[in-house]
Amino acid sequence: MLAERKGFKAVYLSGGGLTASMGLPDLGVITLTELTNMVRGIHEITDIPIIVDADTGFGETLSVYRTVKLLEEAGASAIQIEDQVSPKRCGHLNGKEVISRDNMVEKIRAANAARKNALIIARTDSRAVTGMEDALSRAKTYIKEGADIIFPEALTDRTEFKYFADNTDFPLLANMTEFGKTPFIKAGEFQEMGYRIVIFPVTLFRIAAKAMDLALDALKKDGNQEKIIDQMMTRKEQYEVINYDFYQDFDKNISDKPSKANDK
Ligand SMILES: C[C@](O)(C(=O)O)[C@H](CC(=O)O)C(=O)O
Ligand SMILES: [Mg+2]
Repeated sequence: MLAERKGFKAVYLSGGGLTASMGLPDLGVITLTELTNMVRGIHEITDIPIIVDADTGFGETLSVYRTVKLLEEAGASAIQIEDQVSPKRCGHLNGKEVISRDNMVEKIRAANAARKNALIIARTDSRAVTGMEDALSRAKTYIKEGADIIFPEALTDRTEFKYFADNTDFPLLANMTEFGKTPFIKAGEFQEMGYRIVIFPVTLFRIAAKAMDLALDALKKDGNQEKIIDQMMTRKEQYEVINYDFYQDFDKNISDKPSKANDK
């Protein structure tokens, strides 16, 4: 809701963010039902497109088919599937492995067959495993097999991002996560290089988690929240974000409405 109010064009439901918010590692441990429920929840209260991180697709061909079907029904506008082996890990960590190109092609075909209008984002983690040329070549194959957008994961500098964009002619997504392999690059710079989507997948979670941690320190130290009150979203601001008045007025209007039954 906050992102929509600020005029961002889409939201990204991050696997890293979702698992961390549940106190779990980003190692493919959440279930499709948990992810689907979260998509449905976000869809209920926003109107901008939701890009959903579906990790490795929750299994092989038939599971991927069902994953895409359920996520789109829940409100996903774009669904991202990556070519890591299971259990997957954050793409910016060392020691990842990728599945074969053929295996990923099967997943993309299944995803393509399952979707109605949602876009399929194929993420390749191969740059860090089998190198840039394999990443480029996989990207081309994935597009040919039905993916709409390519997410080249964990490129390490501007030169690599530019090289990737210069050697492809399909839509690209750039992952501007922090504490990873990619240096800070601005959205505008990515756009100039040819990237259509830039995600900041875990930024809000990390900021919120740090703020909560500091707030707990303050509570422990001071015995109340007086000193940190200026750092809070006020009750009024928060109610505005969640359209509190709409619900209250709606309820009131319904009960104030004269009953038709009384007319008779
Ligand atoms: C984009 C990503 O898949 C995510 O789950 O948000 C992560 C982000 C991160 O761990 O910082 C990733 O693997 O890059
Ligand atoms: Mg992820």
